[in-house]
Formats: sequence, C-alpha cells, structure tokens
Amino acid sequence: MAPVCDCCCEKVQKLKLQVSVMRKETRNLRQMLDSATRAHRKQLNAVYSAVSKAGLGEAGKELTPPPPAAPAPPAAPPPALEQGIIQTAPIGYISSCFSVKNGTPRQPTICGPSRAELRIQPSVFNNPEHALLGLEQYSHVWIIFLFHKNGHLSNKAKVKPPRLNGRRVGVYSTRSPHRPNALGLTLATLDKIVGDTIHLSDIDMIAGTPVLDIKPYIPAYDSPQTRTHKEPNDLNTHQSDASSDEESNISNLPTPQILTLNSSGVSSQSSLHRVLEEVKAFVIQDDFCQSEEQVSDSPVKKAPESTVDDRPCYGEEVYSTIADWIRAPPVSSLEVRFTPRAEKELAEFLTSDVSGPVDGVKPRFKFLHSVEEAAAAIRGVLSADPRSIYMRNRCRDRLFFFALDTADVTCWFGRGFAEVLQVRYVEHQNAITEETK
Ligand SMILES: C[S@@+](CC[C@H](N)C(=O)[O-])C[C@H]1O[C@@H](n2cnc3c(N)ncnc32)[C@H](O)[C@@H]1O
Repeated sequence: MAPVCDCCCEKVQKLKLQVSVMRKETRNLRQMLDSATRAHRKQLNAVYSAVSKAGLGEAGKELTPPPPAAPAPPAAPPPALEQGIIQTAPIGYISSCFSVKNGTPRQPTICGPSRAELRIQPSVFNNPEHALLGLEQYSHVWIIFLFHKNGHLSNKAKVKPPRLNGRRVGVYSTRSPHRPNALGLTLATLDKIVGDTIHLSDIDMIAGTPVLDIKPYIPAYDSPQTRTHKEPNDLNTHQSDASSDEESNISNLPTPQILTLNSSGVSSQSSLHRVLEEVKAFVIQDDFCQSEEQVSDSPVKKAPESTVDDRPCYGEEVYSTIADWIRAPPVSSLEVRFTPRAEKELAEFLTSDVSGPVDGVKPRFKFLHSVEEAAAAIRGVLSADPRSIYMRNRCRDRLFFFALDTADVTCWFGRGFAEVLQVRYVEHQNAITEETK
C-alpha cells in the first residue's frame, strides 16, 4: 500500500466524520419516519374498526400493508349489453288475418278491422298471464317486432317506399321494413286479453311475425299533440307522477339557472317548498317544451307564438312535424268496388263469433267478426293501392291477389279504382306453420 501524506490523512478523517454525521442523521430520520408511520397506522386501524363496528367491514382486522402490485390483467371487454349487442328471443308470435306480405296493410290505421292474436310464450315467463296484468286498462299497445320475412338484413341508406312512386329517401325517414335491424313498430288496438293471449286489431303484421316487446300506448307521453293540450289540472297530476324515479327527469337536472339551491342547502320549510316548486316547474318545462326559448316563468305550456317554421305540421297547435310526402302522397287513394259475384261470395262467409255446430264445408272467417268487417278490411287494403311500384307501372293489366283471413281475394286495378272480382274460401289459410315462423 502506498504511503499517505499528512494532508491526505486529514482529508480522509474529515470525510469519515462527515459520513458518520450523515449516518446518524439518516438513522434519526428513519426513526422519525417509523414513528410517524406507526401513528398513521394506528389512526387507520381506529377508522377501520369504527367502520367495521358500523357494519361495513370485518371487525378487528389489522391493516396489513398492500401486497405488491400484480401486473394489471388485460382489460375485459364491456359486457355485450353495454355494447348494445343482445340475443333476442321472441315473447310470442302473431297469428293474424294476413298470411302473406302481399296485401297486408302498410300501416295499421289503413285497415281498421285487421285482427290478430298474440300468445305470450311460456318459455319467457313461468306465468305468462302475469306479464299482462294491468295491460287491459289500455286501449292501444305498441308492438315491437321483427320483419322476419324480409329475406335478409338491408344496409341500404336510401329506399323507395311504394307510396312515393319511385322517389328515394333516407331509410330513417320511412317506415320501410328494409332496415339494418329489421325492427317494426306498430300501434295496435287492444281488443281484449284472455289469459296469456292478447287480441288485437288495426295491425299490419303477417301471421308468424315474431314479437320482441309490447308497451302500453300512453298519449301523454307518446303524442306531442296530447302533451300540447294539457290543462293546468292535468299538469298537477303530472307533477305528482314525476315523483317516481322511473318516469321523472329530476335526476337529470342539467341547468343550475333553473334549479337554484342556496349555498347553505335547503334548511327551511319555505326554501324547501320553493325548491320543490322549481323542480316541478323544471319537470314540466322539460316534458312539455321543445326548446330553451320556449321556457317561460309559468309551468303551464303556452301555445307557440306564430313562429315561422317551414316544416309542415298537421295543425297550428301541434308541435310534431311530418314529411310532405305523408301529408300529400304522390299516390292518391283509390275507390274500391265489388262485382255482384264477389259480394255474393263474401256474404256467404260465416264469421268467427258464430258459435255452435257449423257445416264443415261452409266458408268461415277465423279472425274477422262480420262480413261488414271483412268488406271494410278489403276496402282498407285496396284503397291504399297495395301494388309494388313495378306492378303499378309495368303490370297494370294483371290481376292482383291477396289473402285476408281465410279468404283469397282477386281484383284488378283501373284508373283511380280497384275492383274485387272474387272472394274465395281457403280452409287453412292462417294456420301458423313452422314455415311461416
Ligand atoms: C311498411 S311496414 C310498417 C310496419 C310498422 N307499422 C312500422 O312502421 O314499423 C308494413 C309492411 O311490412 C310487411 N310485413 C309485415 N309483417 C312482416 C314480417 N313479419 N316480415 C316482413 N315483412 C312484413 C307487410 O308487407 C306490411 O305491409
């Protein structure tokens, strides 16, 4: 080892001294840290046992230091429902007086007496009839169904509805069956409920149509016209309705300028009352107003002032607007006639409500209640011109056939009219076969 000079020796001594001082300081700091950690742990344990005693955790459990962080597992994809992907299962299948698409009304209101039945599948509920309790109090129901006879799903953004005689419009501005998810929506009349079966009329669905859901039609929620004409008393009723979480929008209050709480919160009865009034006013405004500009001090909806709106609408006080081709369709409705022979054939049908022994060979309707109802249904179908655009333009002279309940109807079209030539009985027209499902 090389000899060390005095000067270096002194430097080494100084450094050794500094190191021992730093070691001491480090030891002190470590001790301080340990005691702080112990105190902190003690506090945490106190909080933990307090929470445990309140029933929110395991009593007496010592806090242990967290285990070393495990590598994060790969993020699981959100559940299918959250992605909007569901496997549907029909709640039932329609049996209706229309067995094929041809001649089925394009909308339910076209053909009042069109009748159908929907039996809730026992595979969906243990007691299917329980799912219908209360529904009998409504006159109309929304039916959400699958256009199962479309052949394939369609991704065409533009369609040519028959009533537009060749004009193309965006699929979402129409009720076309040909849409990406092939879902149909019909507002049907609810005639009666017997056990697990709903009896409907005013339908535009063919026999075998799978139904995915049923909802009651509630004008106050579903019709802007009804909402516009609410009386103040009705509004009060609505206000109390709004207290139910399911129906109200209170949880979504977005605008502090409408609902103003003072900084100290709601302390007195009068401020609580004021806040409740504001909440009520907000709920009404939210339900009955269309835009912020229409929000007034009064909770009662005022008719819009004569604002200039170039969108067409049915009447002055109605808020909903509709496309011009619905108000004034290019295809006008047709006059419907029966030949004497067709009238005679129709009159021979017995109707579905005839009871007692019936001669097996007599024509008989399964769904329709009277010959008049059948005649009205035929008129409804034909007056709306059920032909495709192709048939209308290229095959004007051809006979047109369609099925209604247990009848095969033959007719032809002239300028501005349709004439029924024959009404022929077909015994098992509407039996739902596995094929139609
Ligand atoms: C224009 S769509 C309207 C249906 C419903 N009201 C809607 O707006 O969603 C009615 C037409 O769909 C056709 N249709 C009815 N049931 C069907 C089914 N299950 N599958 C495919 N097409 C059907 C018939 O030709 C009927 O005239």
